[in-house]
Amino acid sequence: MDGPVAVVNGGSSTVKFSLLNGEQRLLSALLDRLGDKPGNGACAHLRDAAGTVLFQGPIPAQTHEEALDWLFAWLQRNDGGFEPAAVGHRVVHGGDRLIRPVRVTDEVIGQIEALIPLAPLHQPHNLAPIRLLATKFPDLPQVACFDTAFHATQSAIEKRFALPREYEAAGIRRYGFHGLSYEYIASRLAEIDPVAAAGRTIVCHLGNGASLCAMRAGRSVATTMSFTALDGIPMGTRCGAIDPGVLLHLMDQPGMDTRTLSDLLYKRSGLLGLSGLSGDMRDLLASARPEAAEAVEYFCYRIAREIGSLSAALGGLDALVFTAGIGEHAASVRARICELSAWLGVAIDPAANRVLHTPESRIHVLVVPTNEEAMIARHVRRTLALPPGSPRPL
Ligand SMILES: Nc1ncnc2c1ncn2[C@@H]1O[C@H](COP(=O)(O)OP(=O)(O)O)[C@@H](O)[C@H]1O
Ligand SMILES: CC(=O)OP(=O)(O)O
Ligand SMILES: [Mg+2]
Repeated sequence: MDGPVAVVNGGSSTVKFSLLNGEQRLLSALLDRLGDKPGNGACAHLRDAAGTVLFQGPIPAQTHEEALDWLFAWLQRNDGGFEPAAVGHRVVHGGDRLIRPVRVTDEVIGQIEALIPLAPLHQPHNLAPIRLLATKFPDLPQVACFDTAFHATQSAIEKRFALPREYEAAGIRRYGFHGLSYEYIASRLAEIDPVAAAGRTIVCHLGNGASLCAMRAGRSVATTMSFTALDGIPMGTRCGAIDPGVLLHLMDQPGMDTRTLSDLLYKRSGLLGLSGLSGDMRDLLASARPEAAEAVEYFCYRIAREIGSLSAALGGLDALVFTAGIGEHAASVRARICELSAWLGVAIDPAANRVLHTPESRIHVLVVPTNEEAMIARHVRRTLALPPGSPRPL
């Protein structure tokens, strides 16, 4: 069984799809604006290995399944079909039992489905392409890789909420997410910076969804997201940590139902809610409106506070790593977070863009681009004992 590995990374409103030979991306597709209000219109963006745009524009689809159907038909027409050796999927929630990548079977599908209530905005969209491919290509091996799995190394005390014990037994505890990104970063640190690889390191995954992970020697010790991908720092449209009393009040006083509350917390809060302008950091940094600057300052401040908290969990700090859309590209955001963390001994050269720390800095500060798709492809090949493909990293 040789050939490329296909990777499907289903988000709440997007599907990211790649065909990888080893770690070389032969084709990548972004299927965007899925599940939006009718009329908003899904669109697709396809690129080849050289980055040349193969397709860009609206597609006749509304749901994740329809968009993937469109993609497979496109591949059939333009790329000689869809014949990967195997497919890997990012699945956001693995719960207590799915703590390593597994080959998809009916039983695994059932276990993933049972976790939908714990990740309502992500899990159904991870399951849909698994089901679709199982029906369309019944002989194609599929591997599910879990965002929560990387955090399985955390201590029992770290994973616990202060609720009566029976709730923990029912699975209500801290899980943590973005694990495939953290695992990829941990694997790269060994090549990039021995101090960050072996020491006490905080990785800031700052994308549209955002979290921080405290690692000791590349293993997760603590993270800001917990039971759901709402907790922790503010995000593009999610509020981050909030006093649960606020939720009780909103349910009680204006009588908000859970659907409206969920919409408020997941889709109308964070940078979007604070700025009243956009949840996209690019828009905020380009805006002259004071609300935009305030939202950015709030984002940096909350992250700096979490860096303090995670440093306590680690018993000190050796390295800070920035990754994902904002972490990789927004130099002014990184600089402000580092400025607020100066008390820890962080000092950077704001003009640098890979190794940021100055010779005087007590903390190493790095930018490491993440690649969840490459991590998933590695897991697929390991799980199915496929040949490694081209070892060339991206
Ligand atoms: N050049 C840039 N400058 C500042 N922010 C950026 C830039 N590019 C992307 N971003 C931010 O990164 C986010 C996307 O991050 P990414 O990690 O790709 O997202 P996702 O969470 O969808 O996987 C955007 O919503 C935007 O806020
Ligand atoms: C878990 C999570 O928040 O994922 P994303 O950043 O893709 O929304
Ligand atoms: Mg992401």
